[in-house]
Amino acid sequence: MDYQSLFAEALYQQLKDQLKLEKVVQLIEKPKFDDMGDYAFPCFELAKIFRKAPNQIAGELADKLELPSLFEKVEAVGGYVNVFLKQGEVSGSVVAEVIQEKANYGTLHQGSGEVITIDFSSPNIAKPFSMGHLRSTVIGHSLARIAEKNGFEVVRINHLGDWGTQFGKLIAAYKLWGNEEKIRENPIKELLTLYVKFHDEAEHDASLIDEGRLWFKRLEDEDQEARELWKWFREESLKEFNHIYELLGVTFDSTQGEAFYNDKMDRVVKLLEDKQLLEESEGALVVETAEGVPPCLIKKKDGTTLYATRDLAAAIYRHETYGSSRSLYVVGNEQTLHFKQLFEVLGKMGYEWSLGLKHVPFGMMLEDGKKMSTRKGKVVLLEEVLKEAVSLARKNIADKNPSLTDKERVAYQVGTGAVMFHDLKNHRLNDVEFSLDAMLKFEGETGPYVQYTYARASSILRKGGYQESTEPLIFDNDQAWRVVKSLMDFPEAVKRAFDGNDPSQIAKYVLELAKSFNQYYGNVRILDAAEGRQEKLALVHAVQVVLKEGLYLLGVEAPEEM
Ligand SMILES: NC(=[NH2+])NCCC[C@H](N)C(=O)O
Repeated sequence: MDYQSLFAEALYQQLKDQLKLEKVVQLIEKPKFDDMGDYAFPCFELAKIFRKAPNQIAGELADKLELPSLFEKVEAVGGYVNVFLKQGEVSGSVVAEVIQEKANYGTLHQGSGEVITIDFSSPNIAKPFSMGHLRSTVIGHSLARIAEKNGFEVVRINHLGDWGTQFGKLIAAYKLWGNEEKIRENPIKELLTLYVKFHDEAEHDASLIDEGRLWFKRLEDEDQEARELWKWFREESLKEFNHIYELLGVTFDSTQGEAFYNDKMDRVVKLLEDKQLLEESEGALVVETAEGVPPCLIKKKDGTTLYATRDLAAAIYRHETYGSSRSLYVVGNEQTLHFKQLFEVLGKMGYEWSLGLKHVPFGMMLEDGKKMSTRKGKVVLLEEVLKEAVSLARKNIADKNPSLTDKERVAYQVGTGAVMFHDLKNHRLNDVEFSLDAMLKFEGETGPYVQYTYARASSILRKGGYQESTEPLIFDNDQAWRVVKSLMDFPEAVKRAFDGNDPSQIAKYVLELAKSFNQYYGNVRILDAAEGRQEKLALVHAVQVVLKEGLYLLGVEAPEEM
């Protein structure tokens, strides 16, 4: 039950002539201090309309308000109408609701089955999976789950960077210096070495550039040898990427990368032509965009297409194939201009659905305050980083809980969970400082802290021999109230996270719930309570349910023991 809406409705009955219901809802606040009520309605904006002092308006409203019976009292203080819920009864009904609905608690239906495509991860073949791709993967994976929780049907798309002139260079390099065995052993490292060598050598041997161009031309013309090498590089790279996805528990509905759109490009160019949007500029074909935005390059002088052309084809294909009304592109900040151009060109083509496309940018991963990426000659391989996190988690377990069964699995859950949570706990536009030590702490604002709280709740339930029951729950202890209020906040966090494409709303929420629960745990003897034992255990169970679901939305697993 949504008590805030009940309050809004009661206020609206009194203010119909002055305010719209949405406005009333918008104005309602949740006071920070308990003595100011559970919800408060400020009357300052009404002062002008009524030509009265806010305090007087609040007093009159408080007198007239007809509140449902779950409200205990109403007060007018300092220009606010403050209302108080009946803590015992509301606690009983909230806890019962969570336990009944389980993972469905907080599920919203605002999407009602509408399809949304989410383009995320999208690493480049034959190149290392970068920190930026990790951020995209983690954020996109979470946004997909958040969208489902909000009632959308999600299509997860990995738009692999598997086409472009660099593949011509790579094939040329392989023909000159490649070693099949080595590539099979360590595909990305080897392919990258070849690619780097190609660039180094090309600096004093310009013929190499022509050689690369030639191979790319062959590739585009479907020359068999070129195609087969390309396919092989792609498969080997994907195998390595899949290790990372497995580690993180990430899946996709489609891994159709850029190459998939090769045969769909002529149509795009034709459409642009028909709509008379193409213009010539220094031999290339472009579409003009709004003032201040450079024109969007569609075809190069030599007739080859570009990243943007493939994205145009992809957007149209996705809309036609999936019937999506919205699409998110989870891609770093630095591609803002690209997406601006893309969306604008689609708009100019007359596609109304282009209004539903959204770039979801994010900041950088930093190490000691500097961009963390492919350093000169030295690559931070992401899989190694993740394995390092897992091995630190393994050490932690060995120190803290050596008798744990299932150690290896928990180490994975904690290690990868820590990395993901660390990424998601701040707003995505912020840069993230990468520090495994900070991530893996069991205290403070970390994934392991929330996981640990979940494990603690699970352990209490096991020790307490908790049994679910349908008997009404009667709470008489106000210690539980903060926890209950936190439970009540979950659906709103789910909505905010979706509306703002912002998983940090969920991360902050689970931290808050974990904190209020740990405080409760510190103050209340749960297991040796003579009275209200079932209520206390039921509260723990409700916390357990919501922590697990919150972590799920972040892509983080919840171990029963750790
Ligand atoms: N539809 C898209 N453009 N998705 C993002 C692709 C990201 C690109 N492969 C890169 O690593 O920069």
